[in-house]
Amino acid sequence: MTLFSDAEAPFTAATRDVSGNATAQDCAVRTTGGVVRLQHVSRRFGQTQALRNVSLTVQKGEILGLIGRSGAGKSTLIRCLNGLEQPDEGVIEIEGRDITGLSEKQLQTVRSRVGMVFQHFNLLSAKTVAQNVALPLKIAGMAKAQRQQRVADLLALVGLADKAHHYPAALSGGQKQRVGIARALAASPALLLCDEATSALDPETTRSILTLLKSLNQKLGITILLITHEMEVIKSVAHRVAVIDAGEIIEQGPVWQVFAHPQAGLTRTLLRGLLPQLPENIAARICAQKQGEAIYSVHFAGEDAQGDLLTRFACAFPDTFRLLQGGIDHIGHYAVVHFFIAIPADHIADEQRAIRWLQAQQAQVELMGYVASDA
Ligand SMILES: Nc1ncnc2c1ncn2[C@@H]1O[C@H](COP(=O)(O)OP(=O)(O)OP(=O)(O)O)[C@@H](O)[C@H]1O
Repeated sequence: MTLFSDAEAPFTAATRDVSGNATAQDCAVRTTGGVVRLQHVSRRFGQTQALRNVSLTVQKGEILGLIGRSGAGKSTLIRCLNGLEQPDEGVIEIEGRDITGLSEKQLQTVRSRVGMVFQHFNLLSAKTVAQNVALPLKIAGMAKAQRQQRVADLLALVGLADKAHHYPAALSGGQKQRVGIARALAASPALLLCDEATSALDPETTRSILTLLKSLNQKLGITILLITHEMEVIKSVAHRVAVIDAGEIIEQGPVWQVFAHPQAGLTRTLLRGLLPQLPENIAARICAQKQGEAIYSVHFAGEDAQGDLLTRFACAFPDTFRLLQGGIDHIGHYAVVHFFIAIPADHIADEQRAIRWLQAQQAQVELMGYVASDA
C-alpha cells in the first residue's frame, strides 16, 4: 500500500510486503539522492540555536544513527522532519519532496510516509494490541478484511501473533515497543523514525528490539533514522552515524570508520565506554620525558579477515613489546582493532622496526608517552 500517488512519490520506498516478498510497487522504484535530505537547515529559539546549518542525507535502505547529548537538537530535528516545526532556513526533503512551507493537509500525506517509534511507546491503553496497530489503517480508510489481514501479518512480523487481543497493560516494555513498531509500519512508510526507541528498556530487551529493527531493515528494505544518546545502539545496528552537538553535525560517516578514527572530541567521549582505554595505573604515571618504556596506542580498521593484526604483530615481534590492553570489534564486515603496547625505550631499533611494521599494515600508531619500567 502506498499513500502517495505515483506522480507524487519520487520513488516508492516500501517495495516488499510484510513477508519480505517483492511487490508490484517494485515497478515504481526510481533512484534518488535519499529518503530524507536536509540541506543547510537552521532553527533558532530566541537565543538558542537548536539546529545550525544541518545537512544530512538518509539513503534508501540504510540505517542512519543520529547521536547527541541532551539538548543537542535531536527532538527539534525530528519535529522538523514531521513538519511540526518549520526551519528558519534550509530545505527538508522527504522522498525528494521539499516539505518546508507545506500546508497542514499536505503535511498529513508526508507524515503518513514517516512511521514514528517513540521512547514511551505511546499506545492507547483502552485498545487491544490489534486495535492499536489497526488505527493508522482505519484512519487511512482501509477496508476491514484487508486491515485485519495486514494487522495479523504485522503482528507476526514483530513476533506478537499471540498477543493480538491483549491490552498494553498486560505487555512487557519490549512487547509494547514491538506493538509500537508494528503500528509504525502499518502504512508501509518510506522511513522509520525511531526516537530513543530503546532508552526505556533494559539491556537484554534493547538487544532484542535492535535485532528486530535490523531484521526489518534487511527483510523489508525499510530506511531507518535512529535517534539515540547511546553509542552501543549505533554500533549494534546502524550503517552510518552522524554526531550532533549544539545543533551542529560535527561528524558523520560509516560506523566502523567513526569507531576506528573518531575525529571530534565529543565522538571520542561518547565512545569512551566502548573502546579499550589505557590502564589507569599507566595513565596516571605517563609523562613526556623519555624513560623506561614507550607507550603506544595502535588503531586499525580493515576487512574482517585483517582483524588478526595483533596476532600477526606478536608473531613478527616476539619479546619486543608488552600488551597493556586491547580488543577487536567487528562492525558490519569490518574489524576495528585497538590496543596499547609498551616497548622498552632503550631498544630503539626494535621499537622503530615494530612501529614501521604496524604502519605498513595501515595501522595508526601514536606515541602516548613514557613510564618507568616497573609500571
Ligand atoms: N520550543 C522551544 N522553545 C525554546 N527553546 C527550545 C524549544 N525547543 C527546543 N529548544 C531548545 O533547543 C535546544 C535543542 O533542544 P532539543 O529538544 O531539540 O534537544 P534534544 O537533543 O532532543 O535533547 P533531549 O535528548 O534532552 O531530548 C535546547 O537548548 C532546547 O532548550
